[in-house]
Amino acid sequence: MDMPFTFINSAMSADGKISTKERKQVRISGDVDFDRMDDLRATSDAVMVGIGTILADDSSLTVKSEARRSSRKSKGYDENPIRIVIDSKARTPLDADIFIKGEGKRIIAVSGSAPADKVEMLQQKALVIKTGYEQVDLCALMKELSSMGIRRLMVEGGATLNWAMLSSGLVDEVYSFVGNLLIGGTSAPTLVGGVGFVENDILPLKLMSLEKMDEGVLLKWAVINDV
Ligand SMILES: NC(=O)C1=CN([C@@H]2O[C@H](COP(=O)(O)OP(=O)(O)OC[C@H]3O[C@@H](n4cnc5c(N)ncnc54)[C@H](O)[C@@H]3O)[C@@H](O)[C@H]2O)C=CC1
Ligand SMILES: Nc1nc(O)c(N)c(N[C@@H]2O[C@H](COP(=O)(O)O)[C@@H](O)[C@H]2O)n1
Repeated sequence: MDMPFTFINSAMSADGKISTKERKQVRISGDVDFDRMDDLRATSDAVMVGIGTILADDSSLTVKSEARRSSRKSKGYDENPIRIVIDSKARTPLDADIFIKGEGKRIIAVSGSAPADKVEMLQQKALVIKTGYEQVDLCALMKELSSMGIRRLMVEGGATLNWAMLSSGLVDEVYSFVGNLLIGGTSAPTLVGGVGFVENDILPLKLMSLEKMDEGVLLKWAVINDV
């Protein structure tokens, strides 16, 4: 089965950090980059984040431009792409912005280790897809998303989910805005977290484009998965 075309979009500091060591969201990019991000959301079938990002930022993942929402509507789509949270233990708060803000479908991806009572509550608000035992099985989930008609998937982090997707060979492209600031801190999350690749498995990229944007640079990379 064809997997969805999947890209990561992220903003990082000049030292590769995507937030502070306290997981506080930082405005890394400017208006032009936020507008580009909004366009990517509006032209994707689904947008995915990890539960760490929902707990840290309470992201709504909505399309902010009214014109883009209307354009989606006029083509027969919901105003917002399907919003997906990777949430093995069903920790998504019931009053999270992802449920409150904007119309459209939500998917909470849980694992067999999620408490049944919380799963039942989430089912009132979203489609809950269960894969894996302790953790969400991302490959199985991606196959299920594909069978639902999701062809273009935007992954918006954070560091742990980026790692899990990349190390499972599920990402086609990475778009990284590099901003004009330094955040520092060994424990502050970087673009890719997780346990990291060992020397022989390091993931190669091919530079697709580089563009000066706002006060930073937008880098677009293709992931070379088949080496
Ligand atoms: N600057 C930027 O572009 C962005 C920055 N962020 C920042 O990233 C930080 C959050 O990143 P993280 O703490 O790494 O959390 P995360 O958002 O990557 O979520 C990770 C969590 O997902 C869950 N998970 C479920 N199944 C999994 C699987 N199969 N593999 C891996 N994880 C799985 C685990 O509970 C894991 O702790 C926040 O500080 C946020 O502000 C997040 C998005 C964009
Ligand atoms: N692309 C980008 N640039 C920045 O400078 C950022 N701080 C972030 N952060 C992420 O953007 C998302 C905001 O979503 P909503 O406005 O709530 O829809 C959220 O996931 C942040 O982590 N991104």
